[in-house]
Amino acid sequence: MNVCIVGTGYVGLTTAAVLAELGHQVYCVDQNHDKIEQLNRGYIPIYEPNLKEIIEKNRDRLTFTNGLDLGIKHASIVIICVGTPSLTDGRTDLTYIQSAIDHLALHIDSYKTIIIKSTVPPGTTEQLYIQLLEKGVPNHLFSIVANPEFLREGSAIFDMLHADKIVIGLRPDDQRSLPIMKSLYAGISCPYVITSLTGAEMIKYASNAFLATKISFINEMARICDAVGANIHDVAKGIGYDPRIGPHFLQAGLGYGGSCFPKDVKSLEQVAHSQKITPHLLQAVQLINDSQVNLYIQKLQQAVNHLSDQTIAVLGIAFKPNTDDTRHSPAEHLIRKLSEAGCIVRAYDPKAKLDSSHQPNVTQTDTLQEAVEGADILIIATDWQEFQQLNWREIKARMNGPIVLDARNCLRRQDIEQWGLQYIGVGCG
Ligand SMILES: NC(=O)C1=CN([C@@H]2O[C@H](COP(=O)(O)OP(=O)(O)OC[C@H]3O[C@@H](n4cnc5c(N)ncnc54)[C@H](O)[C@@H]3O)[C@@H](O)[C@H]2O)C=CC1
Ligand SMILES: O=C(O)[C@H]1O[C@H](OP(=O)(O)OP(=O)(O)OC[C@H]2O[C@@H](n3ccc(=O)[nH]c3=O)[C@H](O)[C@@H]2O)[C@H](O)[C@@H](O)[C@@H]1O
Repeated sequence: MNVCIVGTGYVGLTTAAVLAELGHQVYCVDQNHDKIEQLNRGYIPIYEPNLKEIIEKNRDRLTFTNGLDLGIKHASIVIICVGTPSLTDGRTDLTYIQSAIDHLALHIDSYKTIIIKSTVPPGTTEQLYIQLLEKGVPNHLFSIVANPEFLREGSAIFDMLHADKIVIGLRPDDQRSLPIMKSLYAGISCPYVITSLTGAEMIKYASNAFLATKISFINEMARICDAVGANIHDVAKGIGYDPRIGPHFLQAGLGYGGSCFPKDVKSLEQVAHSQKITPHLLQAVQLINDSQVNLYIQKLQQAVNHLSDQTIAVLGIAFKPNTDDTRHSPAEHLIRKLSEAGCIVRAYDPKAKLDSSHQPNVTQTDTLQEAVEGADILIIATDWQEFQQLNWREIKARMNGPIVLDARNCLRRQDIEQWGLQYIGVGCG
């Protein structure tokens, strides 16, 4: 099949690579000229494991262009993957997606399946349907489908090829696109959830809200564990064996970040308010998450006399491991807070770049050793695998002080303490 993908970010590029791998011819359109120029030179503008390899392998099935007209001319399927960031009041900024639909309307002259893969508040896909009609596109020339994406950054290719479900939301009077969607995803073996447009939109929001809730839940339990002397690892393990709870997403730490959980939980909260519903749980989830960084700052203040005198090595800048993405990164938030407290911060990350331009006393080092050299305190802010396999004897020899703050609860206390270092985690008994 010939497919046009609008927006070549984390989701658009991954979708393009996977669909090309499944044998489709894919036209990738982005309004960003630099990005398209880089992609045409063979440079992948983001770090995502295996993405470069799959794109290179399927290069003859992929076209990168700024011209939507070229993509639309060749493709009968259009997948919208543009950003849907937060507005300052927490609602979703729909201007990118509305602009993409406006452009699309100018070029539709034969039947197209228009797939909304961007995450949007319930009701948006129906609004986009109306927008197309108002722009003069007759409804026999298109079907609109809500098909949210559930991939995780850092394992995006795997997640898409091994999806646990494919959600398809359709308008009640238009089922024409269902067989087309099934052909598009024929190479992926998983259950389908067929629902309404708002049903699909709500599944995406509810999924992210539930996962964020699990994280805030375990972070609250970790605080209580700290107070009563219990170990949160044992608690997570113990409750995780219950299949009604499950073992995943129970890792206590700095809290959730990234381009989606913070914005989607906030957006769902706003949707609830607009319907005169008070979303007590969503508010609590955010309140806990927003106070996680301060909790760790307080732990440091309790451990040293004057935090402002400290030189601190922060390992991790990305919002999670295996990505270069720093959008709403708790690690970056922590670095900012340490800088405001007057500390000297040396940050290191294997892939992510820190925007330290407005932060006094903050530098990013090229190597982990440079960050650690002479540091009074070492903080693990992102749980990259390489930080979980450090040679603590060597680290101790390089450091000036004894404190290791495990802000992702990903280290083994005894590995640290056996070298005379002082371990601080959260909920560690
Ligand atoms: N990043 C993730 O892990 C996931 C993201 N999502 C959702 O997918 C959507 C996209 O997210 P990302 O890929 O992270 O965004 P991104 O910011 O990485 O990429 C968006 C791309 O769209 C382009 N764009 C914006 N307006 C355009 C237009 N009118 N025409 C052509 N290109 C345009 C931008 O230049 C940019 O390259 C969002 O709604 C997000 O919530 C859903 C699941 C996972
Ligand atoms: O809508 C989206 O964009 C995506 O959001 C998340 O994916 P992602 O943000 O890439 O990363 P996650 O692995 O979910 O981690 C999100 C944040 O939660 C934190 N986290 C995760 C798990 C955990 O147990 N504890 C914890 O603090 C991570 O460190 C990270 O900051 C969802 O997992 C995806 O299903 C969804 O498609």
